[in-house]
Amino acid sequence: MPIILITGYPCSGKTTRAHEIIAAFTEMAPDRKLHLVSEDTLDIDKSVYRDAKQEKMARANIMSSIKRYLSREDIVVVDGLNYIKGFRYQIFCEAKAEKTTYAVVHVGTPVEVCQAWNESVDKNPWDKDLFEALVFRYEEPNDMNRWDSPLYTLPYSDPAITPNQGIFPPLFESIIHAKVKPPNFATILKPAVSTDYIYELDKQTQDVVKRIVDLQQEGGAGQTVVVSNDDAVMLPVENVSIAQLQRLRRNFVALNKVRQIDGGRIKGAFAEFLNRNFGTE
Ligand SMILES: Nc1ncnc2c1ncn2[C@@H]1O[C@H](COP(=O)(O)OP(=O)(O)OP(=O)(O)O)[C@@H](O)[C@H]1O
Repeated sequence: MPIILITGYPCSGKTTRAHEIIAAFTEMAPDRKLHLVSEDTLDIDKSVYRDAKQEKMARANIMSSIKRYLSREDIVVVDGLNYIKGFRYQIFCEAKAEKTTYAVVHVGTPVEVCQAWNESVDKNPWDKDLFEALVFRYEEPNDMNRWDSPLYTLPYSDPAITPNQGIFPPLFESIIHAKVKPPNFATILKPAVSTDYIYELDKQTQDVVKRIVDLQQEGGAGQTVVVSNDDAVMLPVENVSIAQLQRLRRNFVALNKVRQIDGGRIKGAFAEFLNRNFGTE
């Protein structure tokens, strides 16, 4: 199930663009089934964004709906705020696990325009305070991150998406024809284990643990710690104790002392290991 993830501020025109994308794919790839997953299709009320627990449940609901459409051929368009990079990372991992293609469409409408559109919506606009809070919380996509790439940014003044213009031709290419990236080889074997390697393994994993501890002290449980352009640690909603983090770190170091990880991949491999252990991957 190739995934097209749509992201943008509240009332930026995401649903409008999602429908344009679906219409263009229907015309250009009539053999593919398209599925729209959105807050509307899942009956998720805007008020969930006022409560961290409810929001988390809504995200779980979106994830399971994406998984329901598992198939190599069908295309899933995920229309929503998708403003947390950790959540985009999770959806990206789903595409990777399915060995299928993935792309992000950022509906780049300026805040003032979204506000104006929101004020003229007759049915179910965003409350002003929630709108502002979500704009503040919004984590802009960055195509340097694997989970935000390839990234297609749509200026709001762009005309409707049609098969032969704008972002559609390259988007079509990324979804239908692109080669699927191979899974990460976290453990690339190297011939000999040097003392430099042991030092790096220790130092880089300590560094990740320190960043997690610092973030948790600032009340960051449940948030994401980006450790490289490719990887992030997704923290559970409950704080993880320093003792537990150090125990996991020691396990990881022990496991990887012998089979040597490429130096540039240590933090990424450790992030994957932690996510597996936290159950947040
Ligand atoms: N390009 C556009 N020009 C003018 N108005 C637009 C444009 N795109 C969307 N709108 C208007 O903005 C409002 C919101 O559009 P839409 O539902 O597509 O946004 P959304 O980002 O999906 O909103 P939400 O965050 O509530 O899900 C609608 O009233 C729509 O008519």
